[in-house]
Amino acid sequence: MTTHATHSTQATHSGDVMLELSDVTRTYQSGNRRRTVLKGVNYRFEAGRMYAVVGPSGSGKTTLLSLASGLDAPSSGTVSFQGRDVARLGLGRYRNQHVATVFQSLNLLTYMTAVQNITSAMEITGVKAGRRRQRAVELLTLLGVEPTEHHRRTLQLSGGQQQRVAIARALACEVDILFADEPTGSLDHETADGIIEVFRRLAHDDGKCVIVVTHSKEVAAASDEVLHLKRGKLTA
Ligand SMILES: Nc1ncnc2c1ncn2[C@@H]1O[C@H](COP(=O)(O)OP(=O)(O)OP(=O)(O)O)[C@@H](O)[C@H]1O
Repeated sequence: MTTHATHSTQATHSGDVMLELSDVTRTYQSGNRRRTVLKGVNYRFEAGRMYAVVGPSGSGKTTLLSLASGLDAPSSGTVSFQGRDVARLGLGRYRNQHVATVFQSLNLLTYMTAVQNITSAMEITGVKAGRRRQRAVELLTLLGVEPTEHHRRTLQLSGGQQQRVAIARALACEVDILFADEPTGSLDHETADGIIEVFRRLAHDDGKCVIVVTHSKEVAAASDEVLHLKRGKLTA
């Protein structure tokens, strides 16, 4: 069983630097109060590896994910994808073509079916029309979503089923970097183990870079590297 992600723009090999954070700082201002959540974060993430980012609640894990995935821009410092500053590449282009994110809030289009959620995301990232539907079904099946649920609107699915649809949608996009924020949160142990295995294969077999924010000891133990975010710094 392969996750078959092959849509990257530049051939990468395991060990190549996929994503680099250089002196990344993020300060939030609310009213008169300024708070610097990330204080000069430096890290190189490689192709072919799975990373877990751990840290106490409020330490800035989601902030880090937002910056690394191009959803937000750092207050200072740079985020580079395959050696190119994503601010120059364009955050929208970076997000659409090179990364996929499984958000904590999932962000499914609840009026669409499971399959439609996935095929519409594939359309945005440029996956060929002819293979979208079949691929969506394959991934939903891989993640244990029953065929009877494939064509139900996601509003009608359980939390765990919705989480699996969101993960299938991210895998379907065939991008270089997969980010996931607490992807196993609403899943039972068995399903969570299956998802962890899918992520590991995506990194090890398909050469992708997988970065997971997690409080789960199992996800951390299954990762190649565990990074700790504490007092605004990221350390291995
Ligand atoms: N848009 C924002 N404006 C102002 N403050 C923010 C914003 N986003 C996050 N913060 C603050 O930044 C800090 C880090 O938040 P973040 O969500 O990144 O932490 P986290 O480690 O992901 O937390 P958790 O594990 O609870 O999800 C918190 O104090 C939060 O209140």
